[in-house]
Amino acid sequence: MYPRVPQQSRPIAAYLGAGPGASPNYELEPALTLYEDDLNPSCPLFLLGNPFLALFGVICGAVMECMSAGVVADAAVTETDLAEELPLCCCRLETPHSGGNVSSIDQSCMAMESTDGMLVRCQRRVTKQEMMRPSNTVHLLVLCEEHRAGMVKHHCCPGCGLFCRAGTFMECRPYGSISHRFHRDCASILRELRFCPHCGEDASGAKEVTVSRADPSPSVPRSNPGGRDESPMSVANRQPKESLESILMALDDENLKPKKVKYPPRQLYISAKEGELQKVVHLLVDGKDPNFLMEGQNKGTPLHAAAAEGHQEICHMLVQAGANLDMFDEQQRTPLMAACENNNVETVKYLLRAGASVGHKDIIGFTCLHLAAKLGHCDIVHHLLAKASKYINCQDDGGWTPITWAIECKHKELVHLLLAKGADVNLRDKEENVCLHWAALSGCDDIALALLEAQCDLNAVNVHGDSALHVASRENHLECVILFLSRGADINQKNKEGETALDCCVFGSKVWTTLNTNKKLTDASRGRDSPGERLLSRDISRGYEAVPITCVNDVDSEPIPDNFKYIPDNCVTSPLNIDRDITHLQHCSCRENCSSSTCMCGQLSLRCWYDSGRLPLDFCQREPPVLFECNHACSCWRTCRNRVVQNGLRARLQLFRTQKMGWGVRAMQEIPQGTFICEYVGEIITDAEANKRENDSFLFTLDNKVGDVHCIDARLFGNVGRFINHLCEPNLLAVRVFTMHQDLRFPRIAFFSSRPIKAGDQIGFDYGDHYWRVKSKYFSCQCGSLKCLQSAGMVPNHRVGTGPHHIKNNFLFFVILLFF
Ligand SMILES: C[S@@+](CC[C@H](N)C(=O)[O-])C[C@H]1O[C@@H](n2cnc3c(N)ncnc32)[C@H](O)[C@@H]1O
Repeated sequence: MYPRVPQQSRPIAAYLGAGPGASPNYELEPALTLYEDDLNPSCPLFLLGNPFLALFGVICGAVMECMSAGVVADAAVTETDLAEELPLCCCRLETPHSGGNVSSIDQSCMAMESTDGMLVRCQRRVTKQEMMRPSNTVHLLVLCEEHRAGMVKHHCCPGCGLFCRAGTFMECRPYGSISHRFHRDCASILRELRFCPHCGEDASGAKEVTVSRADPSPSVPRSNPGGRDESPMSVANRQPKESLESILMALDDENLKPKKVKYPPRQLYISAKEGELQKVVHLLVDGKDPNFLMEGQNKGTPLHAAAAEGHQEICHMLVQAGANLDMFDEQQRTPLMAACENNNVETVKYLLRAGASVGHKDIIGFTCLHLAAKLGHCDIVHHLLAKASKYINCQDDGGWTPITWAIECKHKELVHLLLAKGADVNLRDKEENVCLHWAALSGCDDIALALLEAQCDLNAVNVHGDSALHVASRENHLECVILFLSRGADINQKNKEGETALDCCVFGSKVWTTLNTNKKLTDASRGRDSPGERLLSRDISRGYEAVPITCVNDVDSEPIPDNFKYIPDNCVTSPLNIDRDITHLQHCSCRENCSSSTCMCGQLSLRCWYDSGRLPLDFCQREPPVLFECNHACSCWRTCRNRVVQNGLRARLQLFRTQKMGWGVRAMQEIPQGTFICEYVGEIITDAEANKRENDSFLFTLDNKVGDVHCIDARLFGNVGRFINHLCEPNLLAVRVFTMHQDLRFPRIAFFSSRPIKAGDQIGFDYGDHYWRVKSKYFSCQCGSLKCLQSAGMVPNHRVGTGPHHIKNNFLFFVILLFF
């Protein structure tokens, strides 16, 4: 007795129209777009080989419907009848003269080999047009001699019609030396695993064997074009490939066709979520909308569902069938976000390759990075940053960046990753907390330490006036308290309630004892040394700058300067007709981040000056060129590399009372050479208006050599730049920069570090010889440098005429100039 074989799908060759039964009218142009990265062994469709890609193109198109409904249906009837009469294995059946359309016989061997999931078609030239049938589910094929011999040896699987000459398969040896080969899966499809599908003998003795490819096959490979070794990853991907393969092959099974059951549109969502690949394919063929919005599931699409569950191959099917990668649900989340949230790394990689947007924000301002960082999905963060690092400091609606979330949720590894990738630890959230506040809240002292090493501001305070020490004390996190105190946190700093950290902690606790001891020691040493530093303002910019600028005085009783209005950008008090016409802007056509040498903006100033956000070390400091940053007329992204000054102040600065120069500005962090420090901001006025003003201490000439002369007066309106003093050994360089307009009369004045600056160093620039020629009659330089050139006793005119800098002779002293 031989078990009967149910009718199976036709082989791939038939789908491709290469088989004798295929109609020459079939449209077989793939209807899908192949992404470059799909040519990757890890892509399941790639593993399937081109036949399946082509097949899916057919499935997705209307052509398939005609094919299924017409010619194929007829052919299937014939085949079914034939199958009923055939024995189980056709390996030694003689060529039936009536079979096949002789006129359409291919001249090359049509045998398909399956080796560890890779499909290869032989394509040797065939001299003798003998036809054999590898399986009674397969059309008659023209075979070369070698494959005909293989057939006779039963080295072809009767289930699928694919040859088993290398790779892993089952082997039944009923007569010792003769081996009958077949696939385990095919046997199970035949529902008769108990019997060898070749001889019908009891197959319990059949063994799974692995045969390595002895000779490099002369066959034409359909995959693995580079001949690369199979990676563990591609091995891991075999499973989806195999299942997809069988599903695609089963597509032609009349019993599975969707026309038998009328599914509602939402079935696609459900099947995508459940991972029912076969059903998804059928539903798509049936015309179900891949962008269907599922009620009750946040109006997510099937792609959301598949991505959330990590069904990568379903994602690909949906995308190829027209699913919108960046469709968002009710929470404005995209499928990529769903994959990120659920830590489906491979799906994330697939969606990124397919072009999903990384920067999309959901209803609360979360990006993919926020989601992954919050949940501690390190691999996902790594891949997202590799694709688009520009979102690393993206803030959500609460002002939180991905690293804020990683800190709050105590994902140490992730915090280190984000720090290494350049996360800004001093960005303030909506409550003006910096990262250290969140580390203090979570009580993670090793994260806090990493943040301090990354120059996070220890004394930054939030809207409540709380420092990180306040927070850690309130939360009773002893290790953090000890760390902050050891790094010099101010024990006497008061919040808006007038509380010190000691007031915030539990009386008698270890934290209390630590703080109390520290306070006693601090107060005792302060009593000896100095009256102590007074924090006069936690931010003189009132939140207008991206980082707070504190103001302290440990010199005298002078209160915070309040005789001016802090403004972050230049202003006017009378019209100046600055040309802001967008059509007058020179702009670039770069597609991404202006890294190419063809950036037009770069060409304006001959090159893009910035190198990783800084001026390069070889930047000409003697004659600083005028810089043109990219603008809103450019085609590049807002995040391109040719934008620095327009991104605003980022360095940690402090306004402090100097011993002899009034107020000054110092760095609160180490600053590498070429870093943008701040702008000189004030009221733009004409030369004539400047002449009328009595106080010249805050005037800066724009000295642009184009048209009327204008000045910036920071006396009444200004930013932190107005407090920068003259240093005979300057560490700042003033550069003219154009950003959002290019009216050459009105450059922005930007200060960059001219050398590395240490934390705590006062910052200053050279006011110029002309300044001191005039001013030395009234006061001398108090910069305190041993190399001071302008202090009392020095000949004031010793450098007359030597000033090489364009904007070096920058402060105008019109009243005094009148005497010249
Ligand atoms: C632009 S303001 C700088 C901020 C100023 N120190 C303040 O307290 O507002 C320029 C003024 O600062 C003082 N100044 C700046 N650099 C100085 C220096 N090296 N020596 C003495 N005074 C200086 C002078 O009074 C000068 O007119």
